[in-house]
Amino acid sequence: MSDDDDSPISAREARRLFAGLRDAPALVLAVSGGPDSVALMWLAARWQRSLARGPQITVVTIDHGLRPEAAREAREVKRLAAALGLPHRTLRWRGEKPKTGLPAAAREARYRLLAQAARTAGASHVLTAHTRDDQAETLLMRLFRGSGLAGLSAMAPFTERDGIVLARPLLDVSKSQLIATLRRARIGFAEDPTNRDTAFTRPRLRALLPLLAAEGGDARNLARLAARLARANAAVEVLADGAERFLRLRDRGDAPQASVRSFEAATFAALPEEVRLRLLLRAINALGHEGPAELGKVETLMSVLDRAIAGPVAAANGRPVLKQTLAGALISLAGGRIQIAPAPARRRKGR
Ligand SMILES: Nc1ncnc2c1ncn2[C@@H]1O[C@H](COP(=O)(O)OP(=O)(O)OP(=O)(O)O)[C@@H](O)[C@H]1O
Repeated sequence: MSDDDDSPISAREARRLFAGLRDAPALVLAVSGGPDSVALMWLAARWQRSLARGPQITVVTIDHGLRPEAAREAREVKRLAAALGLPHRTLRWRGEKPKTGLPAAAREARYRLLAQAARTAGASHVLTAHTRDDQAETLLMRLFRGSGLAGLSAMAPFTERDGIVLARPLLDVSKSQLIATLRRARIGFAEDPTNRDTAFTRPRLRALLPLLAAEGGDARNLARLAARLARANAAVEVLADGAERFLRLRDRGDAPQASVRSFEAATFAALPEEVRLRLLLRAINALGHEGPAELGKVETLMSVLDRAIAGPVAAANGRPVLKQTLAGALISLAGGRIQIAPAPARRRKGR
């Protein structure tokens, strides 16, 4: 992807990139051996040396057991880490490998193993080397899928997962700058061939990027769009928090059990559509037991719910006018209230 900025990253610039991590007790660097993460390791090592009392750093490589060269690449990272004075661990993904959705399963396993390594090292953060180019690709992938505002916000510089903060200090740095940094430091790196394997969506999309860049849709502009959408998304989240508190206050201490969320239907219906959607999504994800609900399904549920709320008043016998399950949650409308609770466990087939 064309990007005008391809100068090596200076020590000063790196200090700015890592500024928020200075007081962490220890950090784990996720290093695959590709150029981005090798550059992350080199930059972090130089930054650590420049500090009087910086965080401890452990480099971790995950061997997914999917490519024969992976073990050699992990050894190569270990060698380079040792040359930079950093301890290194290789962790292997040993579980059953699924036939479909392999990249997603590998990613899930990778983050689980990285979080585990962080706990072992007493680290508060895991650092990955996602770049501005990765951010642009993520935005495009989600755009093509028709994601909502939250998805189009792409990757955040910091996200928490199981008590460990996932940090992406290079999210606004171009890949070309990282490669220039490695060239200046005379450091070699491996290229993961799956990055170009057009059996996967991301590499196919990556091939389109130069065409978009020629029309002005370069990584810098796309990443800027993601940042602006993230800002708008954060504002809508605050509105949803406020609406949630308001609905709770309307209950005047008449709070239902923790395992049930209940909203006054008329007040709920008066909220903006995006806020209503988020409240439903939050409640379903918190109480359902079948993983996060798909946005499209929550949208369908909401229009059914909206129609039911606006429709003829429920029968006086108190029977629900609507009762539906989604992602392991039971959503009902009865007596002017919306209730969301865990759905009863489904009966197993054959019983
Ligand atoms: N095998 C690995 N071992 C350690 N870290 C890795 C490994 N693979 C990827 N990473 C870390 O994750 C970052 C992103 O890698 P990559 O872009 O290949 O993953 P992705 O699956 O496309 O992204 P994401 O993990 O966010 O979905 C790398 O820069 C590196 O920091």
